[in-house]
Amino acid sequence: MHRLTRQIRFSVDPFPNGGDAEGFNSYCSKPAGHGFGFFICLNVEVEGSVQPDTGFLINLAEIDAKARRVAVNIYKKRIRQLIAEGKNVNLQRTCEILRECWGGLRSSFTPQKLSSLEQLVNPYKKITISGDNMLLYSEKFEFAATHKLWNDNFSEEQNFDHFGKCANPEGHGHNYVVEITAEPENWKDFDRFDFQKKVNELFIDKLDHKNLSRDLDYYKKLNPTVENITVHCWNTLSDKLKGAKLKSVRIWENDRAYCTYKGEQG
Ligand SMILES: Nc1nc2c(c(=O)[nH]1)N=C([C@H](O)[C@H](O)COP(=O)(O)OP(=O)(O)OP(=O)(O)O)CN2
Repeated sequence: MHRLTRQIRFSVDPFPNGGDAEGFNSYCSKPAGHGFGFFICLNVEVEGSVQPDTGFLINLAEIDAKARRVAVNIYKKRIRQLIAEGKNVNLQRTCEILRECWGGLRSSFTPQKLSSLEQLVNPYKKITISGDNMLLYSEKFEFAATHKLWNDNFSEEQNFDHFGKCANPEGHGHNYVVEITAEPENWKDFDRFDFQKKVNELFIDKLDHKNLSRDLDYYKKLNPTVENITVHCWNTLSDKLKGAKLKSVRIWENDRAYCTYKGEQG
């Protein structure tokens, strides 16, 4: 089973007077919009088997066309309606729009299957809807820290064999990016500022600008690898989010390496 994702990018002008500016660049945004409007990035994930004759699960152009046909119209209609009524496009309403897109697209990809739709609310937060109609909220945070990878039970030579330059005595630093994904019990009352406060106070602030190997008891007998930091984050937050269930923690050590943890059952 493969999963293939296409990101569709489009803009919605909240006020339709002047017509929709379509443009010719779907890499940037199509419709292009007149200037500074609602810019929507929707990740459309389809699962299925790869056909031996083409090497395609499904042609990306087909995902793109089908998703645009349904989603662009729904976003246009719903955003304009909300603006006309003087209402914010808040998270709950964004979920409703996403649900409508999900309903409109769900049966469009047979014999393949639409497996998730992910809307970037901005580059650092997103809402995801998947097979079981589950809606998840994800937000990114960051911290900077130094660490050294070392095992006291190894000789110096063994340490350098295992950890290479990461065993350097003075340590080295990373700007870590942490993505927390949770399932709110109720989107209307989901307190995302409490969510942010908890993640910052309980986890980010404890690690930010620290030497993880030296300053944190948690790592006295444990290497601060990205794997262990991800579990540390999960264990710290798993029962602490108000009105939301923690679903996944993903930590990037740099833009080429990240680790995802979804608890022991995940
Ligand atoms: N499984 C893991 N392997 C490594 C981890 C880790 O947390 N888990 N961490 C490191 C080091 O922290 C290191 O800084 C990152 O290693 P690496 O990507 O190899 O280093 P660079 O970014 O400098 O990449 P180069 O290819 O060496 O330029 C190592 N392994």
